[in-house]
Amino acid sequence: AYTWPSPQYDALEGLLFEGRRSDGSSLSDLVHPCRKRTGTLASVPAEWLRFAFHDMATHNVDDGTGGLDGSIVYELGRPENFGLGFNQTLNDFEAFPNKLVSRADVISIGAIMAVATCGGPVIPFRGGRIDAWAGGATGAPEPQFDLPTLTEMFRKQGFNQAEMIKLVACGHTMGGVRSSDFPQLVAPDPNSVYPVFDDFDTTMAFDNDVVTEYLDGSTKNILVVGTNQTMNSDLRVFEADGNSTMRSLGDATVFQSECQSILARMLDVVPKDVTLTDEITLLPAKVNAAQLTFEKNQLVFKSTFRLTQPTNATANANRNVTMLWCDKYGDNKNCAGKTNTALSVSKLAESPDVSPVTKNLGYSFLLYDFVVPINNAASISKFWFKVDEMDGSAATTYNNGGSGYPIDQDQVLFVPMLSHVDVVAVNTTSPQTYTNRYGQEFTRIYSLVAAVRDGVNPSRVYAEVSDVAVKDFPVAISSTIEFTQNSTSFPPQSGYTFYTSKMDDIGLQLTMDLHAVSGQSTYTQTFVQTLVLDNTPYVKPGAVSTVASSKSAAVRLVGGRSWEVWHALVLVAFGVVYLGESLLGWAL
Ligand code: HEM
Repeated sequence: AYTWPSPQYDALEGLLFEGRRSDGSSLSDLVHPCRKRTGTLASVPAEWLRFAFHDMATHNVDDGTGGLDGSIVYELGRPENFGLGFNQTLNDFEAFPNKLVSRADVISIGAIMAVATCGGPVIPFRGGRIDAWAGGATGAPEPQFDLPTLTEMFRKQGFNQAEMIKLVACGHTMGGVRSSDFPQLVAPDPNSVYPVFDDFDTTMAFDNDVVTEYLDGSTKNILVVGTNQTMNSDLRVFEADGNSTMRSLGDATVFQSECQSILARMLDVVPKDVTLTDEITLLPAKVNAAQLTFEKNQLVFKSTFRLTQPTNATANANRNVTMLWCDKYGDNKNCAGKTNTALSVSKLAESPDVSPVTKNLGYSFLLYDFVVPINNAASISKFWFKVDEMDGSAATTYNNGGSGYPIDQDQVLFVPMLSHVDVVAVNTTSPQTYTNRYGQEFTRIYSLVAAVRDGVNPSRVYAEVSDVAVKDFPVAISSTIEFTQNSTSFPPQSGYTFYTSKMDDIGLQLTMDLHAVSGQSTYTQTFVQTLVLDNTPYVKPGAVSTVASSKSAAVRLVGGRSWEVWHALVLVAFGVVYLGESLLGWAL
């Protein structure tokens, strides 16, 4: 079962179901709703699905090499990868990979969004693909190939004849052939700067029109009815088994479910040394952006609690969402005597369009933001949430399966609001002239601030930094940066001393694992994001109250009875059905 934190699961789940990075930059907005590109009017979802197929197509079942590994970004010059659509897709994906979400995972998520947004099935997603940093073997089919060649290519990818037919039908339900890529098939329009598209079927949607139009003879699919028979690869594939697979796909429901399973298999074709995660499913309740940090000279704890909201029902406007937490030090350590509580400082109802995948599952999100001041002498050890519909029903407690959501350390903290990034154009007349080796247009110069708790006396504060979101993916940025104490710029406060570091980065999404070494111990903040720094919108911490902890209350005697029994009796006396929350979650 899922427990928080699971950094990779959390990151993959976030991109798939929220459709965007943590700073709001949206991947799904590029493709949803079943979008056409400005200018060329190319189908973005068609381009994304073809991109995934061509990346996968280099797999070789005989030796286990190749597969969905992002190698396609180095293979775009090959005849088998003709097409402007590929370059635009590469551009679409550039900003999204990071240390936990590989480029190949982004390509898979992109294909899943593409199918979902055009009315196709929700393809199950597993993550953990590992990126290649060089081109691999060839393997993507071309329309002039004969049937034995095509059949052998699909066998090498791991698919038999019927599966080949399904894959081609499920792929060629979107998009078409364009004059710029195949002028021998589609005549260009001399009066237009844009290519002419010859669509595979009459709809842009992910439906079985490509099949039914083929079966009833009305198809205009140029790879079926083109006058140049050498190029009729769809015809050769579709009739390879006497049309029996195509006839089965003539049923719309069968088409959707066959495409769901064959495309899931296609996306899971990876080199043999890669182990994929279990399926990444939508978390009904999720903790996002939990962070202990400093904001405006105040130690704060922030988090966003995300609940799913069925799109066919109205959200309860009276609902109260409370965050509860325990001190880490002092008299009330681990909620010995009291529990801290705060209501959310803001609530946001997300558009159902947040990700086409979530939308197709019938959900959108409600986000409850919490920012609370933390007294450094007490700190925080764990937190959890209580959702009260305020309708007389028992409140629901979300506590990470019973133990609460842990704050595993408060010794070293990243401080986004004191950190800063300058984006410097390369080769301009800007006062600072930066050059980088990879022909990138921009360099980001980061000034990063960490806070170290007094008493740690670190022998070293450093971060392992990573950025793979680099234009055209020439390299992965991966290095170690040292932090030095900087009490001049940032005087110590609230029991913490500040450390700073600088680094240049040519990528778009720097992340770090921040460490403080103290004797035999190393304290770590894992997968710290730097997408929002001193431009973080400031939200004033909410009011905190404290209540007697249920654990201690349970042994307190009231009128000879244990408090807990008394509490239950009172509720029964008022006619309330007492369902009993978990011990941690309730308080009078
Ligand atoms: C026999 C195997 C295949 C051949 C010979 C083939 C060939 C082609 C050709 C020539 C195009 C036109 C590309 C352009 O004009 O830029 C195309 C487009 C496309 N192919 Fe395939 N394909 C095959 C299999 C597949 C499979 C298995 C999938 C996915 C599951 C797929 C997905 C697509 C998509 C979505 C497009 C439309 C792209 C767009 O409109 O931008 N193809 N294919």
